[in-house]
Amino acid sequence: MSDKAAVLLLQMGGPDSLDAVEPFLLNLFSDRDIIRIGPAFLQPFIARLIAKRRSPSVERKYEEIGGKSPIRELTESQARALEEVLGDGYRCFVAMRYWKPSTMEALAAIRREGISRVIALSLYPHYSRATTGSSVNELKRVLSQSGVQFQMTYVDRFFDHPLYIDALAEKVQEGLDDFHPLAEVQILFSAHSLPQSFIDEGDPYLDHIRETVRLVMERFEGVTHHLAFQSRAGPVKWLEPSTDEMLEHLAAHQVKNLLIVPLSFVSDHIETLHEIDIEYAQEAHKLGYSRFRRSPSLNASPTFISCLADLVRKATEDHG
Ligand SMILES: C=CC1=C(C)c2cc3[nH]c(cc4nc(cc5[nH]c(cc1n2)c(C)c5CCC(=O)O)C(CCC(=O)O)=C4C)c(C)c3C=C
Ligand SMILES: [Fe+2]
Ligand SMILES: [Fe+2]
Repeated sequence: MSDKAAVLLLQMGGPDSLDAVEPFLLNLFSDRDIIRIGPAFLQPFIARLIAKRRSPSVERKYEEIGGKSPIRELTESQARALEEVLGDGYRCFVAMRYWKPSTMEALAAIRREGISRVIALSLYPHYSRATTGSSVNELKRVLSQSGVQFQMTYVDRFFDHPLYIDALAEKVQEGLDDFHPLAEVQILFSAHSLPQSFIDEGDPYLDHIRETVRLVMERFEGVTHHLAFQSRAGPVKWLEPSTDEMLEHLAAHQVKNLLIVPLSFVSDHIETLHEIDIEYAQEAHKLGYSRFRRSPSLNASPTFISCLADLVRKATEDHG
């Protein structure tokens, strides 16, 4: 047995080729933690239909950002950077909820190294049943099926961690530096949307998002900011306002310089590289903005990696 601890980074995952888009969507739409379509026994069939119908348009988007999601490489580079900062006592692994490497593959790799202590660290800063909740449920299912006893610790949120706020603020500053020093710039935080019903049932996601925005904006007093929600994916009531409505609203109020700050993800993926950088940028141009920029994603930002290291160390002290 190894005396090292494993850090298991939980993330959504994304298709690693155009052929993977449909099976990736099938995995996502089959998950009742993220979406409930009809009674449970019918969901696998409906999920298959939706995945088939949605995949051509989603494939075109992935084609335009290089033929796949970069989320695996980016998450693995976060894992390597974290391992470096944590030093000898830890090994880092990645488990993707809807694509590869799967939770089962990740646990098998941990087992091969003879490690028995695992810190499961969700890479979603804001807790939601749809994201972290789903990844943790999957992990618990796989653990109970595997029959192997790991000593588990869970870190399921870090929306208000001072180093996370520092890391985001650095990226916001980088984004602001891309405007003329005298330009009047407003900030639009864009979080991933969630059906309103999750919030009504007590999901803390929206409160967490608002707290992150408040803490970041303490560092940018005097700058006007807004919050909106992107990437709706179905015909129910989603959080409002949507990012595209907000773009129109601000343009109508003569805002000319806008910095959009993606929240909810800690790395680039289809929603930064396509939805913001291509779709919203085109829309902003049409709406008459003079300058529309996105702040860079955290990816392997050293400040962000030090936030993850702090979370891991604290989890180890608490349970070690
Ligand atoms: C089906 C409903 C969906 C809910 C609810 C939802 C919530 C949610 N998702 C993220 C983060 C990501 N979502 C990504 C892709 C994606 N999400 C949905 C659906 C829901 N998400 C779909 C169908 C897809 C696939 C793309 C598409 O068809 O539009 C990704 C990107 C993966 C990648 O490309 O690398 C991320 C990340 C959060 C944070 C969230 C709720 C809080
Ligand atoms: Fe999503
Ligand atoms: Fe999405």
